[in-house]
Parts: sequence; structure tokens; C-alpha cells
Amino acid sequence: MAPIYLAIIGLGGVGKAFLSQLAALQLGSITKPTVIFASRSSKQLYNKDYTSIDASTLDSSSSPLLSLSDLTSWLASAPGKVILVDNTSNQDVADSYPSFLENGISVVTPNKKAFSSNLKLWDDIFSSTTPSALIYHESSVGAGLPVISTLKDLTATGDQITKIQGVFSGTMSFLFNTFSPVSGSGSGKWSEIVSQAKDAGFTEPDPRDDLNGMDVARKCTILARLAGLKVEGPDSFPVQSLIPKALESASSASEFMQKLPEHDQEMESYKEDAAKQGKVVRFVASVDVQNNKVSVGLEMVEKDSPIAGLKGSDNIFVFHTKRYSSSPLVVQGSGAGGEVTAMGVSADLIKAVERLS
Ligand SMILES: NC(=O)C1=CN([C@@H]2O[C@H](COP(=O)(O)OP(=O)(O)OC[C@H]3O[C@@H](n4cnc5c(N)ncnc54)[C@H](OP(=O)(O)O)[C@@H]3O)[C@@H](O)[C@H]2O)C=CC1
Ligand SMILES: N[C@@H](CC=O)C(=O)O
Ligand code: NA
Repeated sequence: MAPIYLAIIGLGGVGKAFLSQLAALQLGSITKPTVIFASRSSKQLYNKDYTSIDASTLDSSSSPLLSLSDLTSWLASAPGKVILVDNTSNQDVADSYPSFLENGISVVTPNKKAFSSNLKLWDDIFSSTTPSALIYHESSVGAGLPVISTLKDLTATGDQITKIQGVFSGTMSFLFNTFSPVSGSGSGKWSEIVSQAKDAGFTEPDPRDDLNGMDVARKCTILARLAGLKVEGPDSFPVQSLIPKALESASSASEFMQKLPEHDQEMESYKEDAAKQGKVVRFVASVDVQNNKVSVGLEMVEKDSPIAGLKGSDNIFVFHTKRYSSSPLVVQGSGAGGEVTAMGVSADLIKAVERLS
């Protein structure tokens, strides 16, 4: 049996956790894939003759940099099947998935960009898959929580999705569970809690991608498409941004984080308004398949509701379907962070290796 080769792009919070899970992977009688390529923005590590590398030594590598198209050609000529793991949030890498797949390279990824940009990219990706060029992206929604697999199982077995609602962002969950808890007055100023979410590895590489609602809008786009809606993209439905107007033109993530404390009062007023009604604020998403409507934004919710009671960075996905009509199917748990995201990537890798072996 020819070996299966592994190329890993991105060794940040998720990538590093993925590497340690890879070392401990349980594949039974199947041979572990051989890592032949690892990269971060400005470093790559590989041996031209496809011999195995130690990805943890990437930072000291002096391998010449390959463009994405050179990388595709090199991987396509490997003497065995190749799985590429994309642990970046990079659009150019995501745009290359159709080309990877057309060249027989399978893709496993938590990167949302490929599945939530324009519909053409989505169509190109899924029309390029074959039994030996597979795509898995469980961690693109709800990190390692079984959200995409559940949705696919529901539709593949003939169920009809009516609506999917909940809290689809670990960052937003952590921010509001900490800032506007069910009991007590919250621990800390808005900007301090945003910094904590970034330090804990919950946010996107640029936390503005969470605060502007786009991360949740991307997840809604993915879920809506899997449920059968032709959603054009994450900017084709209403999305509430929590970026203060004055900071919309901040030139970098660090300038944004530095100036955010000047705007803490804006979020305080949402919290106070909710408290006057005996409620709490949460960032809620809804994919209403029946009525072809998607929305993302702040809601004041009752303190005894399941959404208000979430803890830490927990997500909740409530699936209303034809079968689950009187009592919805609920998936809930930690929805952000390196370890739980890498778990979804590693589990997808196992599925891909099993199918390719
Ligand atoms: N963190 C989480 O909780 C979750 C994350 N995800 C997704 O997982 C992905 C990774 O997130 P996370 O690990 O937190 O992000 P990080 O910012 O920690 O890591 C990103 C990594 O990608 C590398 N990278 C960026 N662009 C390129 C490129 N063009 N070529 C090669 N490497 C590149 C970066 O390298 P360098 O450092 O050199 O710039 C870095 O190693 C994202 O798509 C995110 O949306 C999904 C679910 C949950
Ligand atoms: N930034 C995202 C990470 C997972 O998708 C989040 O906070 O949920
Ligand atoms: Na998931």
C-alpha cells in the first residue's frame, strides 16, 4: 500500500494543537500519514524527495519558498496520495482548493473562507471532489462540535431542515457570558474581555473579524448552503457589527485593540438596556431555511433561556427539522480554542485516511 502524505499549512494556535494530536493519533491497523510539508506565512519546510520532515522545526528551516501553484504541482507528483491540512484563515489558500482537488490532493481544514465566499468557489470545490480527492471541514463551524456531520446526516437521510438557531461564535459567547452574565454585573470592561478572548485563542487571527459579525455570518452561510439555500455570501443578509463607528477605519488589529477601551461605554449601554427588562444580551444567529432568511445580531434574551445559560466559550446549535419538530436536536459545547478546533481537524483527517487507504 502506497504511503499517504501530509502537507500542513499554518502552525498557529490550531496548527500547533493539531501537531500534538497527530503525534498521538489512533489509526488502528492503518499506517500513519508521513508529514512532508509544513509552512507558516514566511517559512516553509520540505525535502524535495518527499522524505519525512519534523514540522516542529519549521522556524529554523531554510527551504526555498514555493508558490501555491508550485506547491500544488510538487504535491501532485508525490509517490502516494496526499492530504493537505489548511490551518490558516487565508483566502488565497482557500481559493486554491479546487486546484488541489483537481490534482488529486485531499483537503482537511477549519478555514471558513472557502465555504463562505462566493457561491462559485463553493460549486467549484464540491464539483472537484472525487473518491481520491476528498474534502472535510467539520471545524469550520462550531470548532470540533459535530455540527456539519450532524447536518449532513440529517439531510442525507431525508430530513428537512426548518431552522438552525443559536450562538455560533466562541468569542461572542465568551464575551457576553462574561460581560453580561445571568447573575451578577459582569467581570470587567468590554475591551478587557475582548483582550482575554484573543489571549485564550478564541478569536480569529484579527479579532475584528469576530466583532464585525462576519465570523458568525460565514458560519451561517456554510450552514445555510448545506441545508439547501443558495446564499450568495456572508454579506448578502443582515449582520450587526459591534465595531464602534470611530474604529471602522483602524489600520491594524493592534491599533483597534489599543483604541477599543475608549468605546467601552457603547457596549455598557446595551447591557443596561437589557438589565432594565430583566434580560441579558447575547449575539444570536438564525438560519431560517423555511422562510429563506438569515440574520445575525444582538438580542435581549430571557435569563432562563438555554442561550443565556451558556458558559465560557460554549456554542449552541438548535436544529429544528421535520423529524425533530416537537423537540429540536441540540449540539452544545466549547466552540473555540486550539485544542477543540484541532480535534475536529484530526477527526476529519482520520476519516480521510480511512477512505483513502
Ligand atoms: N481558534 C479557534 O478557536 C478556531 C479557529 N478556526 C479556524 O482555524 C484557522 C486557524 O486559526 P488559529 O490557529 O486560531 O489562527 P492563528 O492566527 O493562531 O494561526 C494562523 C496560522 O496560519 C499561518 N498563515 C497565515 N497565512 C498563511 C499563508 N498564506 N501561508 C502559510 N501560513 C499562513 C500563520 O503563520 P504566521 O504566524 O507566520 O503568520 C499561522 O501559523 C482559521 O481559519 C480559524 O478561522 C476555526 C474554529 C475555531
Ligand atoms: N473566532 C471563532 C473561532 C471558531 O470558529 C469563534 O470565536 O467562534
Ligand atoms: Na464543527
